Amino acid sequence: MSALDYKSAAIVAVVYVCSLLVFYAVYLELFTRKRVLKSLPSAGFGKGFFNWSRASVRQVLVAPETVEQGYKQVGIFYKSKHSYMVPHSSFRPHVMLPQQHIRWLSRQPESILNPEVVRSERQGINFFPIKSHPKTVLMAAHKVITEAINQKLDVVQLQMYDGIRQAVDTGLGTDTEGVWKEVPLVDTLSTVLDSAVSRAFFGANLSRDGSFLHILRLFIVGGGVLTELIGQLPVGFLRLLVAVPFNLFTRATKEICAAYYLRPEVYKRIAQIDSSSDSVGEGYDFITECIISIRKLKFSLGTDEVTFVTDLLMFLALAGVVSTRTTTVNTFMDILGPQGTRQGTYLTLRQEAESILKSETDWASADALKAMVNIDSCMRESARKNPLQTRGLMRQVMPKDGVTLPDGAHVPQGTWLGIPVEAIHRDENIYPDAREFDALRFARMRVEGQYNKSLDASEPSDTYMFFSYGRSACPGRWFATRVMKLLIAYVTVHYDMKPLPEDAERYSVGDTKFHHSTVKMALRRRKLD
Ligand code: HEM
Repeated sequence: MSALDYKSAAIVAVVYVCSLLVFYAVYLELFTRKRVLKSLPSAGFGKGFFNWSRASVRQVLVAPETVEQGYKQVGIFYKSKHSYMVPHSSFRPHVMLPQQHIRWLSRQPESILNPEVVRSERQGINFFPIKSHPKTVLMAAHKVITEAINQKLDVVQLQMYDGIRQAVDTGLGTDTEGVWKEVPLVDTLSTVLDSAVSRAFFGANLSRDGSFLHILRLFIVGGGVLTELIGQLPVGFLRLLVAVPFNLFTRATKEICAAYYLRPEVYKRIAQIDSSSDSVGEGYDFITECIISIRKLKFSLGTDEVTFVTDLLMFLALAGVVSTRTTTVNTFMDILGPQGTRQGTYLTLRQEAESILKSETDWASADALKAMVNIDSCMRESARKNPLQTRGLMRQVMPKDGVTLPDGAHVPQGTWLGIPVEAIHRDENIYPDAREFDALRFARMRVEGQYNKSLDASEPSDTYMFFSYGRSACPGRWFATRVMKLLIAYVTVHYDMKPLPEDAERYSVGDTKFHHSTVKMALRRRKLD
């Protein structure tokens, strides 16, 4: 090709790409414009040239602020019982329902308001590399957690404690020479949590295998991007462009985890179960529970048993490990931060744990955990203050004629509805001094001597939706809160920790929250009798 031909080819390519981009930009602008309901109050949409698109792009940086701004405006002008519209970085605007209509929303059948359709798009489930249908895996996950794992939490608490003790001792050290050491807070707690949770998920052997944990972490990063970020990218070709490499990365890490570590373990367990060997499980973990549970399922798995169990375990790890890790890191940041320190939180929690957990058998007692209402309150307060989602309970309107909301507003088929979770958690009318971390807020709400389950960190309400709400509520929440409670008790009893000099920074990209990962924590092991 001559030099002129190259130049012409380059010009054609540039013109082609530019036209594609212009078409894509116009498509996105029209996509949003068509879905904005002018009859509803709104927040975050400006005026002028390409205003719908500009509003959507801005949401990458200001999504929580926009949702809260709408919540407050509607609260002032409509006495807060009205729905409102906000833009979203995906270019698909959302209708936010007021706090008073959460119950209504959560009770609608799937034929009216459907969470599945939203999940496949918003959480990138379509790009997630599993061999069976995602809905089958989700149904099986629900069954395993609710009918097997949750039923046995009391029985296996000792094994959970044992896993946590080993993970903390290894991660934070057991040297009692009285020397303070400084470690990165996020990385250290994440490693401890990953190991403790993996013990319950994958058994003692795999949870001690450094290379397995490393690959699992990579899988969780890839899977996290697919489920958290992809659905927040603009609809259409940009999303596809980013999703494909992450799908390949997640697929590769999943195949390595499965082929070299999980499948051999699953085969071993199946052989043990089939031969009714006494050594099944060698203690408690999800592998054996998954195999036993899926054999009772009444629907087709869509693939062979070993592949299904492996997919299910990887899916559970993705759903459970990161969220438990992030929530624990947030709680420690609050306990050690300036507000937690002013309230003497660390010592209060230690005193409570020491007064209740007096012997090794107490660590295995479900009643002992229930009695630790201060630790529970601290966890619920941190979860209230730092929800992992800006909005939740997202649903798509299904009927052809649309749906009339309880406030009388009519929304057409295809509209996405949800709840402004973070704004509700920060509503001063519901939680006085809502922006503050008040560690014992929920402990004070309890009547002394009476156990009130509804105030537990694991119990959602229409003003506390950290684990979502109603039928959508997280089935793994009792497992997660038990792990966290044991871990906080173990750490406060066995380690001194210095306060953090300032609040650890958290920031959000779209609806997703991140920590500032460079924060250091100073700790030393205590000498206990
Ligand atoms: C602190 C830790 C956790 C948090 C904050 C959390 C939060 C949530 C939330 C908000 C949902 C609803 C998502 C939606 O509606 O789109 C959910 C669903 C789910 N969670 Fe968790 N979760 C945690 C731990 C776990 C653990 C440890 C497991 C597994 C043992 C788990 C398994 C699941 C599953 C399978 C679902 C899907 C349920 C369904 O949609 O039917 N989660 N979680």
